[in-house]
Amino acid sequence: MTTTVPSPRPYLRVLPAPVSPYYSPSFASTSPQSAPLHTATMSYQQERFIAELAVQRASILTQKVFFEKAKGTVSKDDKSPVTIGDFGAQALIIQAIRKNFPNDEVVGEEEASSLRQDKDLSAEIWRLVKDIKLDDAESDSLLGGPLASEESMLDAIDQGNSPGGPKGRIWALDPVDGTKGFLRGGQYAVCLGLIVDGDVKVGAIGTPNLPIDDTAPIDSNTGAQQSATSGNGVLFSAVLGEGATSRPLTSGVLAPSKPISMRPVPDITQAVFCEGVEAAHSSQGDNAAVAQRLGITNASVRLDSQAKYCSIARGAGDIYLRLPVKKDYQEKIWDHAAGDILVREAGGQVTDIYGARLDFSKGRTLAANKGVVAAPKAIQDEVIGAVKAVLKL
Ligand SMILES: Nc1ncnc2c1ncn2[C@@H]1O[C@H](COP(=O)(O)O)[C@@H](O)[C@H]1OP(=O)(O)O
Ligand SMILES: [Mg+2]
Repeated sequence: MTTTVPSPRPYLRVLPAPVSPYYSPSFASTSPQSAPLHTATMSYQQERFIAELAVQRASILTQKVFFEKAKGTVSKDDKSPVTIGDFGAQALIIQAIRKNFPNDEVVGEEEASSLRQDKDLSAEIWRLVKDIKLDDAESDSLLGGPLASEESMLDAIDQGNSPGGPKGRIWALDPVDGTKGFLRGGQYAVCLGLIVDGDVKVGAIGTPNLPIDDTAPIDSNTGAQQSATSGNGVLFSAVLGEGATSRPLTSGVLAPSKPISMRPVPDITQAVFCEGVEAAHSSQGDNAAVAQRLGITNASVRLDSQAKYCSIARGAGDIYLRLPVKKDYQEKIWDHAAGDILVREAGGQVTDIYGARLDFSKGRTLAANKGVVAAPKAIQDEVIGAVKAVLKL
């Protein structure tokens, strides 16, 4: 990692432990304005820290909505908890970005125009958002403290309207990725990635329903047994060239982190592959045909959201297949930016079905790519070979 960071560094306040690869007690300081770190070094430590803290704070909101309103929802009103979680988390995260990096742009999944028409819903979201804070006052104030008003919440949501593109600093934000999993009571993720001049540099993902233990086996029911007190939930992050980590999600100061990496796959027939639960989002038939071609006999692990990227990055699975269902669907950058850097920093490769790297410079979508294939570097070519054979590319 980069060691040329000037002191003081206000950002890296975590529970004391020597395990974080980028934690240093010398970083402790007082004001976030005192060291514009991202101009002093290109190591993106400040961005990583703020992203982690912002995702952690937003995850407090999504967990509240999950346990109070969403889990197992089957009524016609299914959209409402998702809407509340989405808008609320987007407002909180954009506020944190604006506070710390006021010149950066955000490509967020949500926009507030419909919310401005629905005063009752807006008021309901504001009632929730105004009380969400990290229970460490210093960490919370680093993110800007509470939003000032319902109007400032709506303004924050609207600031997710960047068109994206090849130049500048652009955050890709999916406040609740995997909304179907969120409603089903399964996996969902709060995802934030920083793209600089078209290249992902930083990623942070909160997965409130994944087990903390990186070595815990996953299956398609992982997350279904969550309760408000079961204490699960993981915060993943990565910086280009500096590795990937996981740590437990907390409600205050960041917990100590551990490095994570993909596991070696000496025998591809023993690999575990992940895919989405929703058949409309990736072709489960084609995914299965690729697995069969590779000689994989294990059943797929179906998980909603970028929890798939997280799971393979920590070695709880090996391959993520997202083969297209609709030829003309363009994947959204917020569905992949954070996961892409996490897997690559954990020793993996993330490509489209042709084996090309995902191109985050094309605007709000991955217009130059089709589908996603992620695997440890050593086996990626073999997996892509099978994908091309199955899809007759
Ligand atoms: N036809 C499609 N192909 C691939 N992904 C899709 C498709 N339709 C929607 N999605 C996106 O898949 C993401 C969830 O992925 P997963 O199934 O892996 O959990 C959602 O963000 C969703 O976007 P949206 O929220 O706009 O519907
Ligand atoms: Mg999404």
